[in-house]
Amino acid sequence: MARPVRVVVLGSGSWGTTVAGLAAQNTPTLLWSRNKEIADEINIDRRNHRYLGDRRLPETLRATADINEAAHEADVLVVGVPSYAVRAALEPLAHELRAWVPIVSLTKGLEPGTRLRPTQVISACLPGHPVGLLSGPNIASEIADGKAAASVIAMQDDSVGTALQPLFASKLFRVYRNTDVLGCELGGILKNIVAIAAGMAEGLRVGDNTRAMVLSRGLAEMTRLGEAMGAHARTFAGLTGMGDLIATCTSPASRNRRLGEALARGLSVDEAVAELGQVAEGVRTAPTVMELAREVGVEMPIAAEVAAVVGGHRSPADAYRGLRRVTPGDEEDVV
Ligand SMILES: NC(=O)C1=CN([C@@H]2O[C@H](COP(=O)(O)OP(=O)(O)OC[C@H]3O[C@@H](n4cnc5c(N)ncnc54)[C@H](O)[C@@H]3O)[C@@H](O)[C@H]2O)C=CC1
Ligand SMILES: O=C(CO)COP(=O)(O)O
Repeated sequence: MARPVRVVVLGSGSWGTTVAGLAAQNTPTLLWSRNKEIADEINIDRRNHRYLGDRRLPETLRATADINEAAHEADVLVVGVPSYAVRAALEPLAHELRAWVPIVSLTKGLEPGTRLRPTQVISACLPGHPVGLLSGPNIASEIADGKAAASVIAMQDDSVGTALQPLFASKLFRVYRNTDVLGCELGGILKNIVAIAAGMAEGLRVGDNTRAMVLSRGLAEMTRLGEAMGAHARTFAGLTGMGDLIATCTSPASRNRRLGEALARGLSVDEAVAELGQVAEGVRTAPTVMELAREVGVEMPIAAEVAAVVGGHRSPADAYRGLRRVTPGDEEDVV
């Protein structure tokens, strides 16, 4: 009988730990943490208190702080660290991973400096591997609580996506497939910026109509950039686009939304990030996305205002005043 596929997850933050818990219910799974205390806590107490509070992790989940053990164990590698850390986390794995091992990114941000998407950073660090992602409206704490959700495995080669689907799926976690890797990845990255705008809207009490406008026009500018870069417009209407946008902009648990609320309360960006204690990818991604938008000649007024606020050049109230100055054009004119 063939031995089961072994999944290795890099990164023991809230989402890496949650996804490792999902996989551990289906197949042997090892979670790598750079922090030995967290690895020990998971192995002994079945908890990751720093990131998931008292939630209990499956008995079958193992953790390690040994990157070589992680490299040698992996039949499938899942990358669950923030965008600024993907390259550093993968460097020790070059030449250690078996050549055919597929790599699944969970990361929803652009690499600062290079402007690369996580799957591009992964391909640069570990060339030749099939690379894709798992993305969707997936607030970690809800999934760790066992609440039902859906996600998407995006892989260019659908046969690889089909093989990966059952490793993460359960009755409560529905996993769809998509071959538009670019569109799915951009959806997860771009919605974080709109979620900061939605959080600022919440904090400024601008009203439900304004919030709905920000979500719909936010989706329009996400789609506009995606199409200009070669993604399918319809991908942005799915789980990884509109689905994730709705979850992140409306959930009080979203870190990006919470950061926007903190900025509206008058905190500086540094103070808001420190108060959060977890990653809010939209902070670093907003200015980088504006560079991409300028390069491909696409207007992104909401992202531009968020980039100005996180860059310290504008207050949240001024950003909302700025949005009122945008001249409305043809609503369907997304390109
Ligand atoms: N938390 C969530 O609900 C979801 C998060 N994501 C995405 O997943 C990615 C990871 O997010 P979270 O787990 O939420 O972040 P987190 O802030 O909860 O944890 C980040 C983890 O990365 C580790 N890390 C940071 N730098 C590292 C390095 N150089 N080497 C190794 N490990 C390092 C930290 O020690 C920590 O364990 C982000 O891109 C986020 O946007 C995606 C879907 C849901
Ligand atoms: O990507 C997420 C939900 O799908 C998590 O969003 P936050 O990083 O804003 O918490």
